[in-house]
Amino acid sequence: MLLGDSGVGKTCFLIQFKDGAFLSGTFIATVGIDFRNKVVTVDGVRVKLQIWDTAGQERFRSVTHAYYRDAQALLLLYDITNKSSFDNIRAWLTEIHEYAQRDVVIMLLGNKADVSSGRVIRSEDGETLAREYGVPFMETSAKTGMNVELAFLAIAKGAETQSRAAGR
Ligand SMILES: Nc1nc2c(ncn2[C@@H]2O[C@H](COP(=O)(O)OP(=O)(O)OP(=O)(O)O)[C@@H](O)[C@H]2O)c(=O)[nH]1
Repeated sequence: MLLGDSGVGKTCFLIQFKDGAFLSGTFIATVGIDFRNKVVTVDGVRVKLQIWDTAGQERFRSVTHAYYRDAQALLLLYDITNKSSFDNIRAWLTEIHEYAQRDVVIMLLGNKADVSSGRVIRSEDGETLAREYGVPFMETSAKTGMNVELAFLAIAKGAETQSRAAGR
């Protein structure tokens, strides 16, 4: 499941992974929730990922909260050019701890890493925050595709290991 403030690039991130394309231009905010499937190979095993793209806007929160419980893995995104999206990560993690399964696999992603002039969050800041919460971290770009597949494969692998450990 993809989480994070509105406009951080969750839908673009998913489209880049699924179709290898970038939606530039007009920003169409997600309404409620949407999902797409993609089959990937993790350690030689074919795995169907069902990826849920959530609306970042506050007014859809009650809809999206209902889906947290069934998620095995969460990609939590902020935008490296938007300070409030980074500052809100703590609040997102609080919501995750409230609504998601206790053993859910989480990864923090600093998206829009292709933008160099507009950067306001340093890579080290992302790393420090991720370390504080004990979650893996990467910078990504839904525009260039940088680390998009890597992030999905890493979290799929993490979720697979977790579910095996839990005997599911
Ligand atoms: N330069 C750059 N722009 C991006 C990137 N990812 C997304 N964008 C732009 O950011 C805007 C928002 O992207 P979306 O993917 O729609 O954002 P979202 O997080 O799904 O937003 P909500 O659906 O409202 O939660 C769009 O105008 C995208 O073109 C990126 O990696 N780099």
